[in-house]
Amino acid sequence: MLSDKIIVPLDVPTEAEAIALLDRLPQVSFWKVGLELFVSCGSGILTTLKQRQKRIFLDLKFHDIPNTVAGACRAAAGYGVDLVTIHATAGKEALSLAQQAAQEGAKIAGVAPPKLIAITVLTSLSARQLAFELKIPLELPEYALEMALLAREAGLDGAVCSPQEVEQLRQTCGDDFLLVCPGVRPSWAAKGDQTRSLTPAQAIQAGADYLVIGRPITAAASPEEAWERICQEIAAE
Ligand SMILES: O=c1ccn([C@@H]2O[C@H](COP(=O)(O)O)[C@@H](O)[C@H]2O)c(=O)[nH]1
Repeated sequence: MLSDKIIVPLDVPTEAEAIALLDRLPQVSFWKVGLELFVSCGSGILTTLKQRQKRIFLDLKFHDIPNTVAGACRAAAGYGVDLVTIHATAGKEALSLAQQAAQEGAKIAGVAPPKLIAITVLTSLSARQLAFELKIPLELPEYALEMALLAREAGLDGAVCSPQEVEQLRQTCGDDFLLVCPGVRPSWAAKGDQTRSLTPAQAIQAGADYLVIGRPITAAASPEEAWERICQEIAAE
């Protein structure tokens, strides 16, 4: 089902608000737990999601020295989640050790290992910021591709990229490399802090495996209607 390709982030500050969203949108099969909720409430929400047989994207975007990210990925894998993120800019050694540690953590916990995916370039960053604030001398699409290739060389399962880069990453990294796209915006939704967006239908056509769509659904007057509208728009293409 195309709707299973949509991951909805639980970007709320309390467990009660997260559970209210789960109750309101039982049709959503894949949820994302990110920094705000995990730092506020801890891992209890992961248990709740598993009890409801939901798939889980644990998006904590690890970025540290190799030994530390490996330890974090070992622990994250133990929760039995489906996807875990690390920044590609942690470097090849960190990525490779993190991947090994995720496999070990899952084995120790007796759960299936998560797919470890690397953040290439945050979807909020513009080409201008990359060049003038971060002083990256490559064009943004080229840099995103280099980060994805680094992740692939290190043995990771995939990458997080904006929908505007996904076609090129798909062509170069192949069909087996998982590509997850946040920064997706229906034509009728506000972009907010996302600078490199496409619509859900465009992102899927360009080769995304999964779309992360948050505020257009969760901040809508009717999240149910927003979800339905997005599903219809994807199906119509
Ligand atoms: O490059 C990235 C990586 C992660 N995210 C996360 O996705 C969602 C997007 O939410 P919206 O409300 O649809 O903007 C959010 O949880 C981010 O932490 C991202 O946007 N870009």
